[in-house]
Amino acid sequence: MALASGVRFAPRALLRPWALLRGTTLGRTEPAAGGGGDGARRFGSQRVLVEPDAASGVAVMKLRNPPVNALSLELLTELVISLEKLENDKTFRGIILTSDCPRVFCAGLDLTEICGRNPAHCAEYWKAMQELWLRMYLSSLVLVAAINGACPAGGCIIALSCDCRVLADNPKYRIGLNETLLGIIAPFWLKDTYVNTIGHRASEQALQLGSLFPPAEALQVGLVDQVVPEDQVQSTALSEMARWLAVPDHARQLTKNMMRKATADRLLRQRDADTQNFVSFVCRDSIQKSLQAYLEKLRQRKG
Ligand SMILES: CC/C=C\C/C=C\C/C=C\CCC/C=C/C(=O)SCCNC(=O)CCNC(=O)[C@H](O)C(C)(C)COP(=O)(O)OP(=O)(O)OC[C@H]1O[C@@H](n2cnc3c(N)ncnc32)[C@H](O)[C@@H]1OP(=O)(O)O
Repeated sequence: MALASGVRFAPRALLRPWALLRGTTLGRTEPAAGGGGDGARRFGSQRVLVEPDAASGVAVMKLRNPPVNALSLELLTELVISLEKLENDKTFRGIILTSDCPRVFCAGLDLTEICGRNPAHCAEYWKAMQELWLRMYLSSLVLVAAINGACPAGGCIIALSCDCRVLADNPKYRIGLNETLLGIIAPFWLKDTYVNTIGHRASEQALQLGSLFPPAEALQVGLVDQVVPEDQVQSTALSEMARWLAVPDHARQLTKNMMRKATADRLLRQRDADTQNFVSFVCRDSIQKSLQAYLEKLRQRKG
């Protein structure tokens, strides 16, 4: 998205996300329940519901990939497209990102995308993950995460790439990077994002231990900015948004860029190597075995 200074803020898509979406409903516009004018029209896709409010310049973007909003390739792609659509529409200055699935904000990487898949698929998948993170982390819009459910691993990545996080006060809604407990390792750009948010020592502990923080601890460590009763998450996210939108866009955007560019540039410089690392790592027999065992455990603990 172009800034007033002419600086291009978010990297252009290196993917061709549209190719994935043939036959989906992306881009369809429908009236919101009880809505009338343009400001109340919804758009979105199968897995991302966008409720734009032109009057306030704020859109609510809901993840709806049941049962747990696992980040499938399709969901990643649809998120990038929806974000780009809002960024290109000068009406919008902010997005509230939340979940349409009960009790889960986002379960992280869709493990079925990297279990038993060939290296080419894993590479395509990881590039889509990088793309979403880059776009969100550098977005010129204000992004507020209204975290209304569990938020592990890749879910936490999504939340961390927002400007502000509001978490519902429910002990089951834990947030953090639990990768080590699955036998995998957070990539450097995710580690950098963690350090930028909660500091070096807290990240060192939390990453090694694979900590998932319940709300009070997440607040204490600085992983989220507010913890509120579940029925106040949306309204609090809106109040936070108002606070951020009270700042002139150009000053806030340039400051955001100043704070985040070095972290994003590090990935941009090493994107291919990062993809190769990911693919060779997750395709190892030992890693495949532990991911399969983890998925199996998730499936069995149901009911
Ligand atoms: C040398 C190395 C160099 C470089 C390293 C390079 C790369 C590093 C490699 C990787 C880094 C990746 C970074 C990110 C990682 C991730 O995100 S991994 C995913 C981690 N996610 C989790 O651990 C969460 C797992 N899920 C849960 O804990 C729970 O499901 C929940 C708390 C989110 C919700 O609980 P419930 O509401 O009780 O739901 P269920 O548990 O019953 O689940 C319903 C259904 O969904 C399936 N499922 C859950 N999570 C996932 C998932 N992440 N992917 C795919 N599927 C998932 C679950 O199996 C159930 O399925 P069914 O039984 O209904 O078929």
